[in-house]
Parts: sequence; structure tokens; C-alpha cells
Amino acid sequence: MAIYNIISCLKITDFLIIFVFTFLVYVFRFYYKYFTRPNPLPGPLPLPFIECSYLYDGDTKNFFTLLNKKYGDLCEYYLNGKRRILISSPEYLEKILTPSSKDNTFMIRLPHSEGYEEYGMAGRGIIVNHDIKSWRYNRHFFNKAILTPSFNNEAVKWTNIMTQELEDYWKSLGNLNLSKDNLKNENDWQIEIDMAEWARRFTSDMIVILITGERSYTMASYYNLYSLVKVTRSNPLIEDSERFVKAFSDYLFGLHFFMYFGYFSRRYQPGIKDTVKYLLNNRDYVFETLDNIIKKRRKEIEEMPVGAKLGHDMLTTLIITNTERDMNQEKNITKDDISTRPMTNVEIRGNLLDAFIAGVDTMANRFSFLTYYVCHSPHVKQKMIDEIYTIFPPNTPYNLNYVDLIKLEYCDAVMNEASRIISVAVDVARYIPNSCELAGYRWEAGTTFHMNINGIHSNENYWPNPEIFDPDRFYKKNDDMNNKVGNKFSFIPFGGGLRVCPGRKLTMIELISLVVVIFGKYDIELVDMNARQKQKAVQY
Ligand code: HEM
Repeated sequence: MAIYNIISCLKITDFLIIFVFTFLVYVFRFYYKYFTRPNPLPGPLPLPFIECSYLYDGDTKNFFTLLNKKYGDLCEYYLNGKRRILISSPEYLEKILTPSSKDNTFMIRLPHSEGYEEYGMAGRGIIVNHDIKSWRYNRHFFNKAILTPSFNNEAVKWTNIMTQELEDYWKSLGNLNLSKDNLKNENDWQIEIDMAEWARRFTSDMIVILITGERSYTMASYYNLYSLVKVTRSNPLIEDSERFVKAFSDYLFGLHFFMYFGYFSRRYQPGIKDTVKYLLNNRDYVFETLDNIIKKRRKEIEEMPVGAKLGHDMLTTLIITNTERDMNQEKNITKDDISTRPMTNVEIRGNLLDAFIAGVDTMANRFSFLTYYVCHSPHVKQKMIDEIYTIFPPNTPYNLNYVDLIKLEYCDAVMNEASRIISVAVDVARYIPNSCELAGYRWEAGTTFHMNINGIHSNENYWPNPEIFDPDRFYKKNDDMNNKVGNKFSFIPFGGGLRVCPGRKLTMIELISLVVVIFGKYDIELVDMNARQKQKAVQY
């Protein structure tokens, strides 16, 4: 009552004075904190409320490049209420990227957020899991499923099948052009394609089969968009392959919304709330589809006799690990006992989801970037093709196998150089829950470090002429004539430390296979040599 009486006595000008006063106190406090911060580093001046977002248009790569150029290899910026340290030189990375399972200092990628809680990611899976115990548990299973020789064999087997399928679609589309282009020989066919889109369908179908053991048919549905004669392939569990794969891309896209926008903005802010509504519906679709796939496989496994031969896909491994069907049950028991129980369906879903969101666009983009640079460097292309022919002679059936693939050292160097010159992942973060020392400073708990991957990969102290595409930097490492990777942290396309990407080997198998088949068998040219490279940032 007393408060009501006071308020009712106030005039408009009083409200105005209170408002201005509160505002000034806020601004004073904001800048007091800013100017008295420990270890001030160069960086843009944050503004009250919007901090440094006046420089950020959503393109993380450009934002980081701008900060790096203007403020140097160690600088700072503020976004979403957090002080962030941007690292663009390998010299500061040793502590962050040196694996030590005993030291938790740089184990967390992003802090817990209520947004991720709503999005169903907090404390689940691996990528944004802030709970170290739960992350260790999930990562142990993830590694066990994906880093085994039988999984690699499966990956090689499916690259053979999928590259053949891809070729059949291209040939069929190309043959449609034969009569149109007045070409007589059926081997003369040519087509103009969007390589990025085809690569995305290829990596999608690959990930779906390797992770779930189920077939998706995104290459088929993409082919149907261009062909009058339609192929009919379907899997009732994944009714609409295009939607299924798009749903994971959209889920990945949604991570930023649930990280940067608070509950109020997500519910009420025009322009945001509708996207969030879509993302939540999309989340439900993703979860429901994955849950159905998991339940079906669990049932299938339960109905099989113990000892029966099971698939090598990730889902099967996650279901059976630490059950009576697990051949390695005893070996899995570790000293800290994190991994002795089987996974629940929700835990399995978290791991599958991470494999989908981390393993489709990354690989497809990497292949597209490689194609772009190789087509701009005819001598690199020729050297690559010559090497492919030494192992896979022209006009012979290509039987891709792991032993042959790893012989292709120059192709590997081309892949590395393509991912150096334009990295798929632009931002790799670490959040420190406790105070720690790094780069000669002691940092407060709650600081987030962002590794500017493109900045590190083009740092002139480590990479002479970084703008030049030169695979020889990675080729024949004992030859003194070449520019070597000068520091072990100067090339980190897959991050490093305990949270290093577990999909490295799979990436190598899939991408080298694509390079072999596509550049070994076809004459690839860019339709527009002057077109600029486009890149959508992937943030970890
Ligand atoms: C070109 C392909 C790929 C690139 C460039 C890439 C890059 C990365 C990077 C930079 C990280 C962060 C590492 C760190 O924080 O130190 C990461 C993490 C991760 N990647 Fe990959 N990745 C690729 C493919 C894959 C594939 C195929 C999979 C799985 C199927 C995968 C699964 C993951 C997972 C689960 C994490 C989180 C690891 C953790 O937090 O413990 N990635 N990846």
C-alpha cells in the first residue's frame, strides 16, 4: 500500500528522472567494470546493452578477421554478456590443446544455458555438453562406436556403394544431355551440376547408413528433381529423406538461436519468435524420428539370439555396449567406472544427433572448397590425377580400400591445404569454469576463449604467403625444400585436446574416396571461374 501511495504521487518528470538515473547508473557500472577488468587486451569498445554486436552481422569468419587484423593475435570482445578472448596464433594454444584427462581446465566448450536446456541439448551428447562427467561417458561410447577397424571397413564398403550410386545418377542425367548436345559417344556425356548440393546429399546418405544402419535416399530424391524418369527408393522409417536431412541442418542452425537469444526474445521478439517456433517443431520431429529408429533397432536386437552377428553401425554399437551382447564387455570397465552401464535411449539419441549435425555439412563443404581450389590450380589437379592413376589406373573398375586410399599422399596434402586455406570450422571455443593461467595472464572464471581457426591457419609467422593454395606445404614432410607445418598447433582443422573431433578418420575415408572417384574418373571444371567462394560458418 505504501509503495502504491508513493508511486501514485510521482509525476511524469519524476519517472523520467528515475529512468535517466537508472540508465546512468547502469552505464557507469558497465564501463567501471570494463575499464577495471583484469588483463585488458586490445579490442572494440563494447556498448551498453549491445556490447560488440554492432560489429557482428552473423558472419563469424568476417568478424574474427576484422578483429584479428585490427587488434592482433590476442584480443578481446564482448557478446551475450560474456568476455571473450580471441586467439589467432598457435603460440597460445599449447595449454588448451594438450590432452590431459586429469586436468579439466579446458574441457568445457560452452557453459550451461537455459536455451540449450529448452533445445534438448544441455547435458546430452557431446558437442555442447557442459557436464564433464556426462560428456566423458558419452564420448567414451562415441569413440568406441566410430574409432574401430570394423567401423572403418564399413565406411569404405559404403563409400564404394554410394560413389557408384552417385555416378549412376550423374551418368543418367548426362545421357539425357547426349542427344541435346549432339554427342554420339555415350562416354562423352557432360552435365552442369551444383557440386555442393550433390556432395551434401552424398555425405548425408553416408552418415545416415553409418550411424543408424538405415538407408536414406537424398541422392535419389535430388536426382528426381532433374530427371523425367524418377527412381523410387524409400525407407518407411525415414519417409522423406530430404526433410530428414534438412531437419538436422536446421537443428544445427538453431543452436545459435538458443545460445544467443534469451527466453524473452525467443518467445516474444518479432522476427525471432517465429523462427524459434519452427525450430522447436523441428526439434520434436528430429527427436521423434531418432527415437523410432532407436526403438526399432533395440527390438530387432532383442529378438536375435545372443551371439548373433550384428551390424557395425554406430547405433547398434551404442545399444549393445555393456550388455551381454558386447564382446568386449570386460575390456570396457575402466578405473573410474564411467562406462560400465549401457546407454539409455535418450543418451543414444544425444550421440546420434551429434554425429548427424557434425558429420554432414562439414564434409560436404570441405569437398566443395577442395573442388574450388583444385579447379583454380591446373598443375595441382594434374599432379593429383597422376597420383590417383598410380593406384587406380584409368578405365579400370575402382575398388576403394583403406590400404590404397592412405597411399595417396599428395591427395591427402591437397585435402589438408584446402582445409588450411579455408577452414570449415571457423570458431572453436573453450569456457573456463575456474580461474586459470594462459598466454602469460591469469583469467577469471567464466571467460570464454575462441580459437580463430582461419586466423591461425593464415598466420604469416607460421604460413609464408598464406593466401596461396600450395599443397606442397603438407607433402613429403622430410623434404627441406617445402614449407613445413611450423608449429603443431598451427594446423588444427579438427581442433585438439580431449575434445578433438572424433570424426577425423571417417572424414579422411569419405573425402579421399570422393576425390579419387570424381577427379580420377571425370574431367571437372568450374562453370564460372570468377565466382567467389561462399562460406557459412560452423561453430564449435
Ligand atoms: C570435414 C569434416 C569435419 C571437420 C572439419 C570437423 C571439425 C571439428 C572441430 C573443429 C571440432 C571441435 C574440436 C575441438 O573443440 O577441439 C569437432 C568436434 C566434433 N566433431 Fe567434427 N569435424 C568434421 C567431421 C566430423 C564427423 C564426420 C563427425 C562424426 C560423424 C564429427 C563429430 C564431431 C563431434 C561429436 C565433435 C565434438 C567432440 C567433443 O566435444 O568431444 N565431426 N569437429
